[in-house]
Amino acid sequence: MAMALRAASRVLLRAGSRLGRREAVDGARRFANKRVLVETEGAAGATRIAVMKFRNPPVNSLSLDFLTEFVISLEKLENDKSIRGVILTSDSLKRGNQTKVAATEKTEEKRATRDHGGRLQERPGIFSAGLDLLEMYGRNPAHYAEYWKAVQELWLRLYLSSLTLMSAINGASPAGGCLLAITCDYRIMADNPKYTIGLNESLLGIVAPFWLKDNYVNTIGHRAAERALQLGTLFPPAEALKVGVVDEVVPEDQVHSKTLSVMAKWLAIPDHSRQLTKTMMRKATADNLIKQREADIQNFASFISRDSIQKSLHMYLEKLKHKKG
Ligand SMILES: CCC/C=C/C(=O)SCCNC(=O)CCNC(=O)[C@H](O)C(C)(C)COP(=O)([O-])OP(=O)([O-])OC[C@H]1O[C@@H](n2cnc3c(N)ncnc32)[C@H](O)[C@@H]1OP(=O)([O-])[O-]
Repeated sequence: MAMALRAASRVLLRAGSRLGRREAVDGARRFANKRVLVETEGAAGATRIAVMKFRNPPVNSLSLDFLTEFVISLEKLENDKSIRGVILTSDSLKRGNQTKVAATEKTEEKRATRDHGGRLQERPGIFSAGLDLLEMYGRNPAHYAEYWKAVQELWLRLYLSSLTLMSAINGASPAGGCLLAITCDYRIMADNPKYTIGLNESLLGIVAPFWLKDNYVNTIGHRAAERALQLGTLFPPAEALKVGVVDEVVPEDQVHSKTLSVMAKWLAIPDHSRQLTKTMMRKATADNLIKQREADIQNFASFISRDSIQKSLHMYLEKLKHKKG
């Protein structure tokens, strides 16, 4: 398993260095790729916490580039012995902090065009819109296979991370956004009824993979997961709390401070015993994917290539476009 993860990581690292996007280094306290900003909190030499902020405008979708940069950043944190806890959150609340992006990739070209002037607008109130639909629509099977491998890698890395992971959910969190959250050890969501979280794949005409389903079952229980997966339920905060998709709901302006204070409690537990316990709880679920990764990739690539599925995705994308009126 470790070998498989290391090999996949080397592929991602090579891709990452090709991207060559590192743009800010401030000692050991802050580093950034184009789409993920990492800030560390705590005195040098002491235990520190890192905050990984997603900033992939407009909706923090999990594009292939985002996945690559995310995994590289996470690996960097895993290798930094002074870091014991990581908070995942969206940078999108920072209005006006827009990123000038050269419109080189196909998906970004489309967005930059829509956004007259080449600036991609970050939308507030979005944790992550989930998998990038443009990576799954109108491409070829080889691309779908490459994309799915990166999605699997993200999930494995997060699910098996030895770090204490928490999500500070400051916005909508459908499907892949919910994936990010439920791999964490603890989830705190902003109390804003406009924000919803859940695995809504069935509404798009697609199906959550078995390993994500297992993660969901482990989080909210079999019956609740069975119902929520079939209906593609997106829970507003109070319901998400009730069903157990999130662990706490707090006023929006307290999400970060609350997450820090919960993190401090978790970090009071000795690492070795907490990590061994986490592995004991999660290993079997992760191993189910590890032993059939290639089959899962082929299955996804052939499923998503089907005409009927492409048609469903097309309709969903159209619906998203037209909802704006
Ligand atoms: C691993 C397991 C399987 C997981 C599967 C998934 O995750 S499947 C994914 C499941 N995810 C969902 O079902 C979430 C679908 N998205 C939403 O529900 C809403 O966009 C929102 C609530 C996230 C934000 O609402 P809002 O009113 O603030 O924003 P807006 O709606 O106006 O969108 C702005 C622009 O972004 C575009 N775009 C949006 N999402 C995606 C995407 N995922 N990808 C690519 N693009 C996306 C949208 O088309 C629009 O483009 P346009 O027209 O400017 O060219």
